[in-house]
Amino acid sequence: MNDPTARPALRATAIGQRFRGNQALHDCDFEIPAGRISALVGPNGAGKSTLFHLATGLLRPTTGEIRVFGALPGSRAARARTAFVSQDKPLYPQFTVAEMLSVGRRLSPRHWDQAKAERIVGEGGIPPKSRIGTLSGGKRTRVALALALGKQADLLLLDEPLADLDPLVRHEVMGLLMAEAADRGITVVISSHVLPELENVCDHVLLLRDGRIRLAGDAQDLREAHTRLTGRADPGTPDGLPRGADRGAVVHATTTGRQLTALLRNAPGSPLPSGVDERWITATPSLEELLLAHLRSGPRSAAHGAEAAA
Ligand SMILES: Nc1ncnc2c1ncn2[C@@H]1O[C@H](COP(=O)(O)OP(=O)(O)OP(=O)(O)O)[C@@H](O)[C@H]1O
Repeated sequence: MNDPTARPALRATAIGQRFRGNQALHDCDFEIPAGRISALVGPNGAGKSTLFHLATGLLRPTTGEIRVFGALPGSRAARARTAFVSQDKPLYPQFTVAEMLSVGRRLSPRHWDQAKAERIVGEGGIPPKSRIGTLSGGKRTRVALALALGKQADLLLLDEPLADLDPLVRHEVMGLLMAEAADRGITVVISSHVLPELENVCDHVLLLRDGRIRLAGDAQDLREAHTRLTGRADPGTPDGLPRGADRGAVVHATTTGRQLTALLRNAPGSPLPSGVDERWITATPSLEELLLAHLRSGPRSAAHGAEAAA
């Protein structure tokens, strides 16, 4: 079990990142507790890769501070505990798979698990003598994951690792990550645009939009702080929502014909949003529904700032 008093795997305090004229991240505050599997989601250009680069020390934040288990990213202490699989998976194309794994072993001699790295590669049907440059994108991803997991890091940062995998392999890789998290209690931060695959895997969420944190915290708490509402659109209101519903609590609403579907924040201390009566069907949203609604929500909702789980 993880020690609840342990330092968070990642803590960001008011971090901002500016690239020439472009403010990629604004004033981001968040914490990812150790031992969680956290989904980092957001539209293209939201700042997810930038956040990973800050967490690995590849970038220094323009403002604010980020810490990995209390250490500065890029420091020896932080590097020893972190493994990163970046979107472009920079492997040496002229190396064989076996040579690539021996690079991993040399870079992390103290904790390297050769048997695990070989097993991950072997389960993908990748001969150790094949050259990296001849492998398909999915197989290169598997080698990159073998390097990351062989390192036995405490924090695994995965920037869209599933993007070029076929559905069966995606499923296998998710299983591999969950097993690793369960066996060793590691922290995983995984960015993905494939929201259904995060359901039942991630127990923590970080949602970025326009370089700002819009949602952060325990996935279950965040789900339970919202309600999905369905029913006949109220003909007496212009938006079809219940007359007494707090419009400020609406994250997103759509009407199809006479049917209204909406996601609302619950009233403080209540399992339901205010002003919703029994004529409406209410349910706790799935993680995917919650994330989709927040990704679709307009600037008005964004003005509420980051929402954190209680
Ligand atoms: N090295 C850089 N120089 C200039 N601008 C950059 C640089 N890296 C990122 N950006 C900009 O920062 C913003 C955030 O980019 P980032 O790659 O972090 O987004 P992302 O959420 O990972 O996107 P995607 O889902 O498409 O991978 C974008 O506007 C991008 O153009």
